[in-house]
Amino acid sequence: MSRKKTSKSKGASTPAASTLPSANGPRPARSGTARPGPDAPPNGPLQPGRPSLGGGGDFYDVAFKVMLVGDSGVGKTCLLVRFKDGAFLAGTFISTVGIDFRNKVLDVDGVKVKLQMWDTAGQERFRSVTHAYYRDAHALLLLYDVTNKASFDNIQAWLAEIHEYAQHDVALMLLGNKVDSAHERVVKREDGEKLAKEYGLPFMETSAKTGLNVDLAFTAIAKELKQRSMKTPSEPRFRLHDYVKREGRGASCCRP
Ligand SMILES: Nc1nc2c(ncn2[C@@H]2O[C@H](COP(=O)(O)OP(=O)(O)OP(=O)(O)O)[C@@H](O)[C@H]2O)c(=O)[nH]1
Ligand SMILES: [Mg+2]
Repeated sequence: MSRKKTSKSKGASTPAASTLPSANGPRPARSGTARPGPDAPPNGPLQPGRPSLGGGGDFYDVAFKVMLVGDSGVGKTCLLVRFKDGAFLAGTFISTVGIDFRNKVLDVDGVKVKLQMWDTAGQERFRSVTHAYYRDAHALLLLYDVTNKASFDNIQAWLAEIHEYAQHDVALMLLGNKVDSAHERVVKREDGEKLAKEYGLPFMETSAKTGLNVDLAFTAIAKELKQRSMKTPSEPRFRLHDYVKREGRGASCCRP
């Protein structure tokens, strides 16, 4: 198996930094927002084993695109920063503009799996930009905020959008974020579980603030995608649902 190099993640220092659709991809409806940066990822399927654009960085064996979606303010950018850099973006909320991305290479059972993670803007006005990216995503993390009922109620609308724009076999996981905010919680864990069950989705509660289940969410997706692309007949089937159920921790374990 050949080892490929991954490009460095782009502009990860500020959540406001945005990477807009690349020259290879469809143009957004709004003029003046599309300006591919030099490190912008190609808006086409990442082929397992294909070298990414740009120089430097780690080697990888297979690469996948993972997209984070959900209402504005649910914590998509914070979740990504927590996973990528192990830090929490506290303070002023800076809404993502257009689409941003970060890369991380994980070791999954001895295989280097590169996740190219796309952080979408939850705001309605950027929807046409993000629609263009769905079709190339191998996995989607769909977030709501347990302290915001509207973000939970909107999950069905997000699922309808995913159904319309994403690949039919996209790996999908539902995440209820901000469980560290126990006093402000308005969406019960059971409600999240019920909704996930209704749609047949793996589900976990997370906290970008404490890090609860954040690594697990991305690792589970990486395992699922790796298994799908490299499964050998002798290998037992990886079960995403069972894995997150078994490995996921409850909110009470990790309060700051
Ligand atoms: N307590 C708590 N606050 C969080 C958590 N995750 C994010 N936040 C806060 O919620 C706000 C929104 O977070 P973002 O990650 O920027 O939200 P987003 O989903 O990326 O929003 P858009 O870019 O507009 O789509 C910020 O003020 C964060 O500090 C969390 O797990 N716990
Ligand atoms: Mg954001």
